[in-house]
Amino acid sequence: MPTPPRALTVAGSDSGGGAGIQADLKTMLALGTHGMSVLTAVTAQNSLGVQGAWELPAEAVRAQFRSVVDDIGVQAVKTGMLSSAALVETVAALLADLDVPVVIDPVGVSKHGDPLLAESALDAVRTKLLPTATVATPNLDEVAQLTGVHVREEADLRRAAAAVLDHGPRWALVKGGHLTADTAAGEAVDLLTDGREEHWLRAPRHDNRHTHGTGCTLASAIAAQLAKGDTVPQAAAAAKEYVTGAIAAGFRLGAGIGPVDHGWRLRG
Ligand SMILES: Nc1ncnc2c1ncn2[C@@H]1O[C@H](COP(=O)(O)OP(=O)(O)OP(=O)(O)O)[C@@H](O)[C@H]1O
Ligand SMILES: Cc1ncc(COP(=O)(O)O)c(N)n1
Repeated sequence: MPTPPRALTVAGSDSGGGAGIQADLKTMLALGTHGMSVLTAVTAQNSLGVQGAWELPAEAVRAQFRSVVDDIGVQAVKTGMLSSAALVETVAALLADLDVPVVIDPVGVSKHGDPLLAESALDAVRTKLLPTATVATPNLDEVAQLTGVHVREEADLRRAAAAVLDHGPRWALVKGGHLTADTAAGEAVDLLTDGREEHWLRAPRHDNRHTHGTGCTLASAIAAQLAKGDTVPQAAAAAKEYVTGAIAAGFRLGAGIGPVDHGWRLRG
C-alpha cells in the first residue's frame, strides 16, 4: 500500500466531536491524508457550549510534537486552540524549526462565546505565532482582536487581510462567514491574499444553524491539501469546496448547534 501524505494538527479536544482535534482528524481523513495530533487542551464541550477546559503542560505538547515529527514526519501542520501565552510560545518555537507549510487558525472564542485563548496570549500570537504561518485563517472577530480592524462589509476584507499580513504570515485568508446575510448577498465570501495576488473564495451561504466546527474544518482541509502538494490558492479553493459541502450537510445533534458533516462525500 502506498503511504498517504501526513498532516498534523496541534489543537484542543472537543468532546462533542464537531470542532478541534476531532474535526481536524476527520477532515484530514476525508481528504485522503494520514492525520496526526498534538493535543494542547481538553474541553468538555457539546452542542450547547464549553462546560470546562484543561490545558496540558508545555512539556507534554513538546513531547507529542517531537514523537510525531522525529519518527513519522509531517508534510503540513495546522494549529487551532492554543489556550495560553505559554503554549503559543511553545508551539511557535517548535514551528520555527520546521520546514513544511503551516496553517495557523488563531482560535479565540468558541461559536458560543466561550474563551479558548487567554487575552494575555494575544501578543504572542501576533509576534511569535503569525510569523511562522504559511497561511493564517482568522475569522472576523479574531481579525478585530488581533489587528483592531472591524469588518462590516465585503470591501473591508482587503484592509483586514493587509493588517493580518503585517504580522508576518505569507498568506492571509480572512473568513467572511460572520458577515450577515444582507451584507454578503447570500454568499459566504473569504479573501485569500499574499499582498500581491487576491483570490476571492465565494460559495452559496447555507441557511443551516448546524455549523459547529466550520473554522477548524476549513483550516485543516487547507493543511491536508498542502500535505498533498497543492499550492496555497489550490489548497484554499479545495478546502472551501469541502467546508461548503460539510456546512450544507450539517446535522442536528444535542439541543444546540450541531456539527458540520465531515463525512458528506461518503454519503453520496
Ligand atoms: N452559513 C454558511 N454557509 C456557507 N459557508 C459558510 C457559512 N458560514 C461560514 N461559512 C464558511 O465557513 C468557513 C469558516 O468560516 P467562519 O467565519 O464560520 O469561521 P469561524 O468563525 O472560525 O468558525 P466558527 O464560527 O465555527 O468559530 C468560511 O469559508 C466561511 O465563508
Ligand atoms: C477545542 C476547540 N477548538 C476550536 C473550536 C472552535 O471551533 P470552530 O471555529 O471550528 O467552530 C472549538 N469550539 N473547540
